[in-house]
Amino acid sequence: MSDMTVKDFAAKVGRDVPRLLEQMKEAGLDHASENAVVSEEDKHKLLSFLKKSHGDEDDASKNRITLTRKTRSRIKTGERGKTIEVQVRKKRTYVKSDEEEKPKAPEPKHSGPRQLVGDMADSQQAKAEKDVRDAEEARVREAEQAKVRAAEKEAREAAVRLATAKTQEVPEVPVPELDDNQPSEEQPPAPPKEGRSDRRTAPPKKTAAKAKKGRRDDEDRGDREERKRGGGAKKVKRAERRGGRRSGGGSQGGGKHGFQKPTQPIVREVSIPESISVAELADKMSIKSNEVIKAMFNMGAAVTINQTIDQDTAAIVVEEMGHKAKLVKDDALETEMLAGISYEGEEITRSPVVTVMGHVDHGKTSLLDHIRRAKVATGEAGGITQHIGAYHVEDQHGGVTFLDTPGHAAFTAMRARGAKATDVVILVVAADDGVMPQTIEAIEHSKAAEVPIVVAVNKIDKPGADFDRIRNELSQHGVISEEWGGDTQFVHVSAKTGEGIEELLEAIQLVSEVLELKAVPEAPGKGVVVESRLDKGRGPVATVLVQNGTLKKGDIVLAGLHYGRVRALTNELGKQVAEVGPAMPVEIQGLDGTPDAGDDFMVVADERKAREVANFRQGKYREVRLARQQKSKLENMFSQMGQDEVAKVNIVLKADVQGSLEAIKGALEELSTDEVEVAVVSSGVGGITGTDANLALASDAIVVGFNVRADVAAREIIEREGLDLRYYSVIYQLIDEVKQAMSGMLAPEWREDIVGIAEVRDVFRAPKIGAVAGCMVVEGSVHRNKKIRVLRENVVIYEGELESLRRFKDDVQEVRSGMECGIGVKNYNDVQAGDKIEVFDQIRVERSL
Ligand SMILES: Nc1nc2c(ncn2[C@@H]2O[C@H](COP(=O)(O)OP(=O)(O)OP(=O)(O)O)[C@@H](O)[C@H]2O)c(=O)[nH]1
Repeated sequence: MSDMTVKDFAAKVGRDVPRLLEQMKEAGLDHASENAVVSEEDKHKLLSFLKKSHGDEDDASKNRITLTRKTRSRIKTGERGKTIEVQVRKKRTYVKSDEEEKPKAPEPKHSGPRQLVGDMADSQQAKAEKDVRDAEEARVREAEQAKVRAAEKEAREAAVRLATAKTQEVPEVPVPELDDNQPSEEQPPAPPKEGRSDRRTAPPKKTAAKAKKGRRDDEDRGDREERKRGGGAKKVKRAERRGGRRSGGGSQGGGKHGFQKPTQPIVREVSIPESISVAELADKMSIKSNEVIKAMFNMGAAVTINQTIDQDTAAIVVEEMGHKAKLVKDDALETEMLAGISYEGEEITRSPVVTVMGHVDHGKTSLLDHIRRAKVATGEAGGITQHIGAYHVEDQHGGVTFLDTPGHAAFTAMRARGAKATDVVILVVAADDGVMPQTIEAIEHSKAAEVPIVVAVNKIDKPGADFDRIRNELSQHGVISEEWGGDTQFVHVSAKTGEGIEELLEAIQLVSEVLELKAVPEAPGKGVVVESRLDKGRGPVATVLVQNGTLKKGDIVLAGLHYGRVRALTNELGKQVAEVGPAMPVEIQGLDGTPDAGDDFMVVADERKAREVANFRQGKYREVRLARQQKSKLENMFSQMGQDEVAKVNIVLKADVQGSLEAIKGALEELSTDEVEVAVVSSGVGGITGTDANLALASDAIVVGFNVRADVAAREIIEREGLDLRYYSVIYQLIDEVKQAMSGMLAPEWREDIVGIAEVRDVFRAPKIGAVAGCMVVEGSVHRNKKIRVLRENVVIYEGELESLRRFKDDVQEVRSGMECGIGVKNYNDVQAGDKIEVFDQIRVERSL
């Protein structure tokens, strides 16, 4: 080809001259005017520059043609004359193969971007390429028509389905955008409206515009698809349909239809604790919270995202959403942790653990002290023993461990926590005093705990002992001596002289042999907390009784609500030890708090788990206490009977005098029917003590005070543990209330509310007005017009009204806590210093079960 001017060249390639000159300049050519001559070489230089500037250096893509087509058509569905608009979009990239190219484009050096080739190549080449393009376009048109036909067919099918689903509306069918080489046939039916399974086959309510937007969103949705599948079978199907439609995209390529085969729904195993929040539940199923809220709403429950639902409800929701529910107990962690501890190994016989009980002043402390002095200190320098709540003595039979807190309080406190620390009870009865109320109480406690008794008849050094009387009295309470054909050993001892102590220890060994007490020393230590306190220098210190295994320094211990690593082990002689075996008491340091007496302790392997369990227990403690509060109410006790098959109602009864005690006890026990047994688990004369409260706690009993009141310790336990405490002053009212509750006839009740307590500090006598009690109001407030009772040693001695209430010289209506006042009791002059004046209200309470 001969050389031409810039002007000619511009005319040939269809560019204006200035633009061409500019491009030539950029290409490094120095043509300045339209008459400048352009050689073949210049043309090639310009061509390669332009190719470069279009980023087309890649040989593989230089023969690519991209075609974009969009066709719209309308088809009649034949159903009620409705029309459906079908839009087919198509973007196709054509790549020329070498075979095609060679004959038609013999000069590969001229191949380039399509438009440039057209511009720059000679007319022959341009013509060849045009042919190729035309041929390709014809093929594309043909393919498009085929697709339109397929789309129409599909739309018709959708319309038929629509008619089947009996819906009124025939919407426009959105046609998805087709990428690359994907044909448009096999349009799936429109997606169902979300959340409604009965509309699964119904066409969408979306408009075409919305549908387009939906398609754009599809990519984002793709990421969420997995989660959506988790949303139950319905959603899975929906998701799959969407996925199927969308997946016509490039993943499969090759011009084949890319319908993605539906995958199986992902069925998760969702572990559900005893209570779970909606948000947590959704999280566990890997779905959004509002999916759960929606599902629950459809099931008839309106919940909020933070609402806690119970395990059963959560399980239904999980099943409904197509997953598997796995119910997990809250204490699963604890159970799992405990299950991981092995207590297997070679068993050895362990020493018995003994508690000493008996009436006041019968010699419990003296006996314990004597044994300790005589035995513990043997061979120990100094022989000074520490009080740590328990001690161990060695004898020729293998030793005995004594719980060193005499009395019933410690025993019941432990039992209240379900701990069985004691193997044998020594019942101390003073030979010169015989069986007394607390002796009987001790028998009741031992029997309730099913612990065998050894009777120590004490003070035999004193004159006036009548052993037969003691045997006789005890036999009336079911403690029958071996000599009399029973199974209880009676040993005569003197805590003062030490007489009979050896025999007592032997008797204990005998009983323990029968019990066959065993332990595995090589197992990790476990046992019970005997007592604990906060030591100023050492922090929390707890005495524990190792019941099985061995407790070592450095062990991680879980004790009740607390845990920690054992920093030091101190025995009853104040000596640090490295480890302690079964049936041995020891003081431990290192816990993060003070566990309660009776709490269990155990050595665990994992400190983190121990902390988790301790934290869990602390949270649970509150719940349990609240639950118990409800359960132990008299009303609830009877109402629960049907459900829980509670056939027994336990009552701890305290009264002011023996006469009324017997009468009430008899009357209550007579209330028992075939279905319901009323059992007075403990009864006694005098105020309600901490021991009574603990016993009530241990035996799920109601505490009933007849003309007696609870002392501070008892009130503290009752309040803390949510026990039901009832005061009465009329026998028939007490009996009636229990009877009514039993028969379910709960008449309106008059309940007493104690509004204030004043302590009598001094009594003044005035000739005209009689006795005036100088008082300090210690609780609540004292009111002039309310009813009062006078209490002496927590026992009611008078009930009546106030004659006068004064502060200094003024008559007042009310005196508040912390203030002094003068009280005159109407018609009662026997008030003494130390008495308490209790002011109360009577309130009518409507009852409901
Ligand atoms: N003669 C004699 N006196 C004894 C004997 N045992 C205890 N006593 C005395 O009885 C009194 C009460 O003894 P404690 O050991 O304090 O009795 P307790 O049962 O522990 O009493 P509380 O702790 O109040 O429940 C003390 O003065 C003892 O000295 C004994 O065997 N013989």
